[in-house]
Amino acid sequence: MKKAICITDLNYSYPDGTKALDNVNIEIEQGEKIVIMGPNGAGKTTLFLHLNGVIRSDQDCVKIFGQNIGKMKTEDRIREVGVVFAEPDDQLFMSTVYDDVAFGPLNMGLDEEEVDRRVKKALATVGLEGFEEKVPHHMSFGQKKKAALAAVLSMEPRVLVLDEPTANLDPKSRADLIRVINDLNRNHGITTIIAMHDINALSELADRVYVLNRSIVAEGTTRDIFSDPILVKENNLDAPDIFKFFKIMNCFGGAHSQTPMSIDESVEELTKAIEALEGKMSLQVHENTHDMVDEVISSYKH
Ligand SMILES: Nc1ncnc2c1ncn2[C@@H]1O[C@H](COP(=O)(O)OP(=O)(O)OP(=O)(O)O)[C@@H](O)[C@H]1O
Repeated sequence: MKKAICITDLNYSYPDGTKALDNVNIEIEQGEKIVIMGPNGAGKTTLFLHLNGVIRSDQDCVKIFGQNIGKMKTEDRIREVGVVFAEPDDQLFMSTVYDDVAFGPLNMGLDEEEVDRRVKKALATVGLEGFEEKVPHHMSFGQKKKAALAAVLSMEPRVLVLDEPTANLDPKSRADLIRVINDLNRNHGITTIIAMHDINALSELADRVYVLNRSIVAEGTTRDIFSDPILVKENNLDAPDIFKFFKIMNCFGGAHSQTPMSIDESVEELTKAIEALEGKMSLQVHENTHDMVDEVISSYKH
């Protein structure tokens, strides 16, 4: 099977001489969820500008499903890859939300009925039904972010690229967005590539992580990446709080086979740890522990 994205020895310097990308190599399978992390100025946005054809490499370095992205016609490229940038004002330019979301499909030459179907579906996916006639620049930042995402989803791309999707969203909007991304990935087979600094969303959004700092300095699961404190420090990252908590537990002799990266994994580990102590310290895992934990978590869940 062809790779969804294949980036080979990609170099890029801006006209003022700033070297933004230095020999970058990335391979992504169809259906994978990839997160790209790295410090400010690491080259994440520059990399994404190569994926939406704004920057075109002379070489054959950036391929999507085997085709050189720089040589594809715009209408072919937007069918394959949709890029949502961090700043929605850069993407919304029409006088209504409907027109912004319809812009791509209309330019693909689709008939009005199909365009209308896609616009309604995309707005429903991001939770913006009823916003069709709103002026984009009169909406809140979070609403604009959702509209920018809808404008890309209406083109039904096979690869979705998102720059800082959770930044500046309230907790419910953030949870909704993570759900939307996971649904698109799991149920519609869309490959997702996300650049973000939101470490606590990683366990939900990443099968694999690339750490970019002009070049790729590491690649692996979230657990691989955060198990290397020097890598974390050198690249201005931080480990998720849960991961650090269990690392501290280790200092007190808490044995766990794999450091948990999520609430669900933590519940499993804590249950195992307390079961191991039962008898020794007259502790007991309550037989309803899992139900009680579920109740606590769902009482806060959006
Ligand atoms: N138009 C430009 N002209 C010159 N240099 C640029 C230009 N755009 C970006 N750069 C530089 O290229 C480097 C990479 O920037 P880029 O925006 O890709 O980083 P980033 O990883 O997206 O950063 P952040 O996390 O802060 O958004 C930085 O040193 C930046 O100053």
